[in-house]
Amino acid sequence: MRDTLQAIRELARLCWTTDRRKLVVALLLMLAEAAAAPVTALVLGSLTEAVSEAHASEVLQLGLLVSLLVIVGLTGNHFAHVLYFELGAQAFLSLDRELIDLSNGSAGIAHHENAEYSDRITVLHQELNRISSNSMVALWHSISLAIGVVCTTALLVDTNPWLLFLPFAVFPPVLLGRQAERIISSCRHRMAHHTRAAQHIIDLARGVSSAKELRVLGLRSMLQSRHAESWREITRGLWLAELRATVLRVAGQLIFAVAYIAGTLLVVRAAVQDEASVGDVVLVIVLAAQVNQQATTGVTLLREFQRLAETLADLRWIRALVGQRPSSCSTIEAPSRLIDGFRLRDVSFHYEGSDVPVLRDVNLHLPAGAMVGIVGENGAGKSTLVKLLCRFYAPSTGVIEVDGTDIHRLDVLEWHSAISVGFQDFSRFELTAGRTVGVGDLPRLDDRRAVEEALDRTRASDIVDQLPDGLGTRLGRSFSDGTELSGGQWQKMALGRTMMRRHPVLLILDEPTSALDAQAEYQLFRQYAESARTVAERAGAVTVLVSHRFSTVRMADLIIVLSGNTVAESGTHAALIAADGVYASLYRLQADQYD
Ligand SMILES: Nc1ncnc2c1ncn2[C@@H]1O[C@H](COP(=O)(O)OP(=O)(O)OP(=O)(O)O)[C@@H](O)[C@H]1O
Repeated sequence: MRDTLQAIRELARLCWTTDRRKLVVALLLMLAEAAAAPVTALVLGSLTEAVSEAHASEVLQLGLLVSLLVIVGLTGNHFAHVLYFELGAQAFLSLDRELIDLSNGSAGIAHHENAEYSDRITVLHQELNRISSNSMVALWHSISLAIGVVCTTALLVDTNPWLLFLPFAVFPPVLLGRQAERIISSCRHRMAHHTRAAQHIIDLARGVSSAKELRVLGLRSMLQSRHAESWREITRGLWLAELRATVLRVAGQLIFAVAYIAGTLLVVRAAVQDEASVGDVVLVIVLAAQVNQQATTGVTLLREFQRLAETLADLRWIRALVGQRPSSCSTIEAPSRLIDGFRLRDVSFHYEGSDVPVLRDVNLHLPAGAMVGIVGENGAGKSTLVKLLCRFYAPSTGVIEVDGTDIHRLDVLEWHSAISVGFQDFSRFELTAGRTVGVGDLPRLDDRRAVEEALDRTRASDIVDQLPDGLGTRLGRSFSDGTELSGGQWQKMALGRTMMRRHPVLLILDEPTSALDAQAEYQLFRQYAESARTVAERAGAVTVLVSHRFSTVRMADLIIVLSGNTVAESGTHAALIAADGVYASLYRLQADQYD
């Protein structure tokens, strides 16, 4: 019960901070509407007596009063509904915003690989969309219900003090309803991974990127049967839970029905013995029906609040997992100019949930101003090393220092704005071409000259020249006026982004040119290297190139060869060839392919 009450308090606080004026007006309308129903019952009782005693003028007055109360009851709710619906949308928009913030506002990305996180965020996202209006409706109805219950109880007790047991008879259905909701909620959480699997299949089936493979591999019916399998699991689980919940709810309602019949018989008997009037009988029948209605509403509202409590509990769990807001972690500023560069000291790393080290005892010095190439077979740990340098993960042991300071002691937001990275799995921002590149340096998002220079440096200006509205052309398929680019063109736009920041201290290119041919990649990296050297002279920046193409990597000042989860060799191209080790043999192998 405590969690439900806490959820109601949180919801009320959310409404208050969102728009207190709307909250107060909606509340007043709701009060009028809530009071209208029991007062109507009272007036109906008097009206019945006036009719039976044939008091025409009283009948007329009471009839008008009943009409007025009915109008208030109907319209008050209607207007209040408009207000609290809007208030709900505003309030839950802020929670949606928090969800985006929690997913992407943290320094690290480890939570994205946590299965429980994925399950909970799936449920949370679905629930936030659903409860945005439902919870608000529940909040208002619970206020109206509370007023209604007080009025109804007072009228019942006034008619016959024994009838006090009727409002108490709502407890069994309410408590059993609560238990029923618990059963459904735990089932929903148990089914979350099936829901996610089904959603993944739908995404695959709808997605443009998978459309080609699905056709060639003939995977349509396999997807259909796997989707059906997931849904069968979900519906079987939910059906059983719903069945158990229904049994509990019906049991609660039956208990109340017994009390209802007993209450009615009590007044009928009193009327037969002339201890109560016909009006009293009508009043009690109407009130008992209202108590029944209130109990049903109470169970529904409680169910809604319980779902809200579950949702808010998921939100709290995710907040705790994702951790503190990065800005509050540290106040040490990231260096704007490097003197020594980066040093990795005994760095080992394994991903969460695995004991197998992806990197082991890595000791490296990436000197300020150097261009560093990283090579190694698939899965050697190149991208992982890049992610550690970006601070998306912390080393399991060891430290990474920049100019003698552990990078994890730096303000992470500053660190992220001091580096520039082209990722292997880059994003396709479906914005205008100019902004797709401009987001590489947000303060200069719409700086046309800066964008053009960045595109020049990545040899991507010709792509924009061919677009119907140049930099103003919207890219991508999500919009009807969007222009789609080829894989290589998207990559060049992503590379342009990495060229936007003026003075990064670390430039990383993690195979962002895989869609380009070897010659194009070489030319591009050469140009990139020239720009990088200019940046390096100004800021002592380190440039890291990750590539499987040795023709590209050989231009680096320092080449690091990763093998067997650690650094197998490092040195210049000439030194590594002379050493005749792993690098030399891989280099020869690739060179032979081009002969
Ligand atoms: N998020 C993750 N969770 C668990 N294991 C991971 C994760 N990312 C990578 N790995 C594992 O870590 C190892 C190194 O992966 P990494 O992506 O760093 O290799 P790589 O050298 O960049 O490979 P490639 O050349 O294929 O891009 C692999 O065995 C991979 O399965």
